[in-house]
Amino acid sequence: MIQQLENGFSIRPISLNDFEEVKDTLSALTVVGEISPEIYASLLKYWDTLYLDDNKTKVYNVHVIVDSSGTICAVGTIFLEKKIIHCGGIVGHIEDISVNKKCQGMKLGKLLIEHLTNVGRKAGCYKIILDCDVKNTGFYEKCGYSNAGVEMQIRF
Ligand SMILES: CC(=O)SCCNC(=O)CCNC(=O)[C@H](O)C(C)(C)COP(=O)(O)OP(=O)(O)OC[C@H]1O[C@@H](n2cnc3c(N)ncnc32)[C@H](O)[C@@H]1OP(=O)(O)O
Repeated sequence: MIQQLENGFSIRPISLNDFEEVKDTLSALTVVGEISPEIYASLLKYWDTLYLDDNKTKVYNVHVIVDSSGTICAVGTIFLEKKIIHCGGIVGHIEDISVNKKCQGMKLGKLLIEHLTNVGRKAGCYKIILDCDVKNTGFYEKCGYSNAGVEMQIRF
Protein backbone atom coordinates (compact mmCIF):
# COMPACT_ATOMS: atom_id res chain seq x y z
CA MET A 1 0.00 0.00 0.00
CA ILE A 2 2.91 2.38 -0.71
CA GLN A 3 1.89 5.29 -2.92
CA GLN A 4 4.50 7.36 -4.75
CA LEU A 5 4.28 11.15 -4.37
CA GLU A 6 6.44 13.85 -5.94
CA ASN A 7 10.25 14.26 -5.66
CA GLY A 8 10.99 10.78 -4.33
CA PHE A 9 8.56 11.01 -1.41
CA SER A 10 6.02 8.27 -0.78
CA ILE A 11 3.14 7.66 1.60
CA ARG A 12 2.19 4.46 3.41
CA PRO A 13 0.36 3.22 6.53
CA ILE A 14 2.27 3.47 9.80
CA SER A 15 4.19 0.35 10.86
CA LEU A 16 5.76 -1.15 13.99
CA ASN A 17 9.28 -0.04 13.05
CA ASP A 18 8.21 3.62 12.83
CA PHE A 19 7.97 4.07 16.62
CA GLU A 20 10.92 6.42 17.28
CA GLU A 21 10.60 8.43 14.07
CA VAL A 22 6.85 8.90 14.47
CA LYS A 23 7.35 10.17 18.04
CA ASP A 24 9.99 12.58 16.76
CA THR A 25 7.75 13.78 13.91
CA LEU A 26 4.75 14.26 16.22
CA SER A 27 6.86 16.42 18.51
CA ALA A 28 6.41 19.23 15.93
CA LEU A 29 2.71 19.15 16.87
CA THR A 30 2.69 18.64 20.62
CA VAL A 31 4.27 16.92 23.61
CA VAL A 32 4.25 13.20 22.87
CA GLY A 33 5.07 12.21 26.47
CA GLU A 34 5.94 8.76 27.73
CA ILE A 35 4.72 5.93 25.54
CA SER A 36 6.38 2.51 25.58
CA PRO A 37 7.07 0.41 22.45
CA GLU A 38 4.60 -2.14 23.90
CA ILE A 39 1.77 0.39 24.14
CA TYR A 40 2.59 1.61 20.63
CA ALA A 41 2.47 -1.98 19.35
CA SER A 42 -0.86 -2.68 21.06
CA LEU A 43 -2.31 0.52 19.60
CA LEU A 44 -1.35 -0.54 16.08
CA LYS A 45 -2.83 -3.98 16.76
CA TYR A 46 -6.08 -2.39 18.01
CA TRP A 47 -6.31 -0.11 14.94
CA ASP A 48 -5.87 -3.23 12.79
CA THR A 49 -9.02 -4.81 14.26
CA LEU A 50 -11.41 -2.01 13.25
CA TYR A 51 -13.00 -1.94 9.78
CA LEU A 52 -16.09 -0.39 8.21
CA ASP A 53 -18.96 -2.63 7.02
CA ASP A 54 -17.10 -3.53 3.81
CA ASN A 55 -14.45 -5.30 5.96
CA LYS A 56 -11.79 -3.60 3.80
CA THR A 57 -11.71 0.05 4.86
CA LYS A 58 -9.89 0.72 8.10
CA VAL A 59 -11.52 2.97 10.70
CA TYR A 60 -8.11 4.35 11.78
CA ASN A 61 -5.89 5.37 8.88
CA VAL A 62 -2.59 6.62 10.26
CA HIS A 63 -0.23 7.30 7.38
CA VAL A 64 3.36 8.52 7.10
CA ILE A 65 5.23 10.33 4.33
CA VAL A 66 8.78 9.06 3.88
CA ASP A 67 11.63 10.44 1.78
CA SER A 68 13.68 8.45 -0.75
CA SER A 69 15.89 7.08 2.07
CA GLY A 70 12.84 5.88 4.04
CA THR A 71 13.06 8.60 6.71
CA ILE A 72 9.69 9.73 8.06
CA CYS A 73 8.91 13.38 7.26
CA ALA A 74 5.20 13.65 8.15
CA VAL A 75 2.42 11.78 9.87
CA GLY A 76 -1.36 12.20 9.97
CA THR A 77 -4.62 10.39 10.64
CA ILE A 78 -8.10 10.13 9.23
CA PHE A 79 -10.54 8.40 11.57
CA LEU A 80 -13.79 7.26 9.94
CA GLU A 81 -16.85 7.59 12.18
CA LYS A 82 -20.04 5.69 11.32
CA LYS A 83 -23.12 7.69 12.34
CA ILE A 84 -26.87 7.24 12.76
CA ILE A 85 -27.66 10.50 10.99
CA HIS A 86 -27.34 10.99 7.23
CA CYS A 87 -28.70 7.46 6.73
CA GLY A 88 -25.87 5.84 8.65
CA GLY A 89 -23.33 8.09 6.92
CA ILE A 90 -19.61 8.35 7.58
CA VAL A 91 -17.78 11.43 8.86
CA GLY A 92 -14.00 11.63 8.48
CA HIS A 93 -11.96 13.23 11.25
CA ILE A 94 -8.51 14.48 10.31
CA GLU A 95 -6.27 14.32 13.38
CA ASP A 96 -2.67 14.75 14.51
CA ILE A 97 -1.16 16.23 11.38
CA SER A 98 2.53 16.84 11.84
CA VAL A 99 5.35 17.58 9.44
CA ASN A 100 8.88 17.21 10.83
CA LYS A 101 10.38 20.70 11.40
CA LYS A 102 13.18 19.90 8.92
CA CYS A 103 10.61 19.18 6.18
CA GLN A 104 8.08 21.98 6.71
CA GLY A 105 7.39 24.27 3.77
CA MET A 106 8.06 21.51 1.21
CA LYS A 107 4.36 20.91 0.39
CA LEU A 108 4.32 17.65 2.35
CA GLY A 109 1.55 18.87 4.66
CA LYS A 110 -0.63 19.62 1.65
CA LEU A 111 0.16 16.24 0.05
CA LEU A 112 -0.69 14.51 3.33
CA ILE A 113 -4.05 16.29 3.67
CA GLU A 114 -4.90 15.60 0.01
CA HIS A 115 -4.08 11.92 0.51
CA LEU A 116 -6.10 11.56 3.74
CA THR A 117 -9.00 13.48 2.19
CA ASN A 118 -8.95 11.00 -0.67
CA VAL A 119 -9.05 8.09 1.79
CA GLY A 120 -12.18 9.65 3.32
CA ARG A 121 -13.76 10.38 -0.06
CA LYS A 122 -13.20 6.80 -1.25
CA ALA A 123 -14.69 5.49 2.01
CA GLY A 124 -17.89 7.45 1.23
CA CYS A 125 -17.61 10.25 3.82
CA TYR A 126 -20.29 12.92 3.41
CA LYS A 127 -17.92 15.38 5.13
CA ILE A 128 -14.44 15.52 6.64
CA ILE A 129 -13.77 17.77 9.61
CA LEU A 130 -10.82 18.86 11.74
CA ASP A 131 -9.88 21.20 14.58
CA CYS A 132 -6.92 23.51 14.20
CA ASP A 133 -5.24 26.55 15.64
CA VAL A 134 -6.22 29.88 14.03
CA LYS A 135 -2.62 30.21 12.79
CA ASN A 136 -3.10 27.14 10.58
CA THR A 137 -6.41 28.10 8.94
CA GLY A 138 -4.56 29.48 5.88
CA PHE A 139 -2.85 26.12 5.40
CA TYR A 140 -6.14 24.20 5.52
CA GLU A 141 -7.79 26.71 3.18
CA LYS A 142 -5.00 25.96 0.68
CA CYS A 143 -6.01 22.28 1.06
CA GLY A 144 -9.64 23.10 0.16
CA TYR A 145 -11.12 23.27 3.68
CA SER A 146 -13.20 26.16 5.01
CA ASN A 147 -14.17 27.49 8.41
CA ALA A 148 -17.31 25.75 9.67
CA GLY A 149 -17.65 26.82 13.30
CA VAL A 150 -15.90 26.88 16.62
CA GLU A 151 -14.04 24.17 18.51
CA MET A 152 -15.27 23.60 22.09
CA GLN A 153 -13.47 21.44 24.64
CA ILE A 154 -13.25 20.37 28.24
CA ARG A 155 -9.88 19.13 29.43
CA PHE A 156 -9.06 16.73 32.27
C1 LIG B 1 -5.92 18.68 12.54
C2 LIG B 1 -4.52 18.99 13.06
O1 LIG B 1 -3.78 18.11 13.40
S1 LIG B 1 -4.03 20.65 13.18
C3 LIG B 1 -2.28 20.60 13.55
C4 LIG B 1 -1.40 20.94 12.39
N1 LIG B 1 -0.03 20.64 12.74
C5 LIG B 1 0.82 21.50 13.34
O2 LIG B 1 0.50 22.65 13.65
C6 LIG B 1 2.20 20.95 13.65
C7 LIG B 1 3.33 21.86 13.17
N2 LIG B 1 3.19 22.29 11.78
C8 LIG B 1 3.22 21.42 10.75
O3 LIG B 1 3.30 20.21 10.92
C9 LIG B 1 3.17 22.00 9.33
O4 LIG B 1 3.80 23.24 9.31
C10 LIG B 1 1.73 22.13 8.76
C11 LIG B 1 1.03 20.77 8.79
C12 LIG B 1 0.90 23.16 9.50
C13 LIG B 1 1.88 22.60 7.30
O5 LIG B 1 2.65 21.64 6.58
P1 LIG B 1 3.80 22.10 5.58
O6 LIG B 1 4.32 20.90 4.92
O7 LIG B 1 4.78 22.94 6.34
O8 LIG B 1 3.00 23.05 4.59
P2 LIG B 1 3.01 22.96 3.00
O9 LIG B 1 4.41 23.18 2.53
O10 LIG B 1 2.33 21.74 2.54
O11 LIG B 1 2.14 24.24 2.64
C14 LIG B 1 1.11 24.21 1.66
C15 LIG B 1 0.62 25.63 1.44
O12 LIG B 1 0.09 26.14 2.67
C16 LIG B 1 0.80 27.32 3.07
N3 LIG B 1 0.94 27.27 4.53
C17 LIG B 1 1.63 26.38 5.27
N4 LIG B 1 1.47 26.64 6.58
C18 LIG B 1 0.66 27.73 6.64
C19 LIG B 1 0.11 28.47 7.72
N5 LIG B 1 0.34 28.14 9.02
N6 LIG B 1 -0.71 29.53 7.42
C20 LIG B 1 -0.99 29.86 6.13
N7 LIG B 1 -0.50 29.16 5.07
C21 LIG B 1 0.31 28.13 5.33
C22 LIG B 1 2.14 27.27 2.35
O13 LIG B 1 2.70 28.53 2.20
C23 LIG B 1 1.74 26.62 1.04
O14 LIG B 1 1.14 27.60 0.23
P3 LIG B 1 1.37 27.62 -1.40
O15 LIG B 1 0.83 26.29 -1.90
O16 LIG B 1 0.61 28.80 -1.87
O17 LIG B 1 2.86 27.74 -1.60
